[in-house]
Amino acid sequence: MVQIGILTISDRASRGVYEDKSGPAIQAWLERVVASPWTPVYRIVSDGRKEVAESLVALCDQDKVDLVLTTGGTGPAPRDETPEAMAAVLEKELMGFGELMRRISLEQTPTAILSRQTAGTRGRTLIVNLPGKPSSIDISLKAVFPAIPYCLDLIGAGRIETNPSELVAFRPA
Ligand SMILES: Nc1ncnc2c1ncn2[C@@H]1O[C@H](COP(=O)(O)OP(=O)(O)OP(=O)(O)O)[C@@H](O)[C@H]1O
Ligand SMILES: Nc1nc2c(c(=O)[nH]1)N[C@H]1C(S)=C(S)[C@@H](COP(=O)(O)O)O[C@H]1N2
Repeated sequence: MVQIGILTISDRASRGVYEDKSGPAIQAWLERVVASPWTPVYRIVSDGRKEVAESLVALCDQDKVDLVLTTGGTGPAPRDETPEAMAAVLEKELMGFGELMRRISLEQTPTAILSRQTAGTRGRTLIVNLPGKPSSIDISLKAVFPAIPYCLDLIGAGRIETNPSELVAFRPA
């Protein structure tokens, strides 16, 4: 069965200072949109290159999930090191994901350009970064998810079908 990793990256949510709203928002979004069987693998980690890289490697190489959606740590603050962790673990970067999410997010907030979010592959896993704000989850996933099932096909990951009344996935003929 397809496994989807949901990785929340936040100093305060990982310490319990506030409740993680972004990880559950990703899970709820997927429950609405993904029609084929899948199981979530949820993890929460503090910011920091080493911690985030270790969590990503564990999800890809041990859990062998098909897709990882991260949230948080993509900005310019000193502790925001999700892109540095991505650079350490990715085999192929897919720059279009970050470009599209920033462009669409500009319709919501001018600070969208502060996110260094990206995506890429490690083995048969696709990793996609989302910003930390719970309100960024829907707009970001709506933008890039139509290309995700075909990307998973291309890398030899599991097959995902979407619920067409919610989102139409594009697979070129
Ligand atoms: N996982 C989350 N759950 C709920 N709210 C969040 C989450 N991540 C971020 N936020 C909210 O969005 C704001 C900005 O997010 P950002 O990732 O920049 O936080 P931060 O200042 O790096 O702090 P932290 O890493 O402790 O979450 C936070 O102050 C918080 O209100
Ligand atoms: N759609 C969307 N994108 C967004 C935001 C948002 O609220 N909505 N916040 C921006 C802000 S304020 C920052 S600092 C960066 C990085 O956020 P992160 O460090 O939580 O990943 O994402 C940006 N992208």
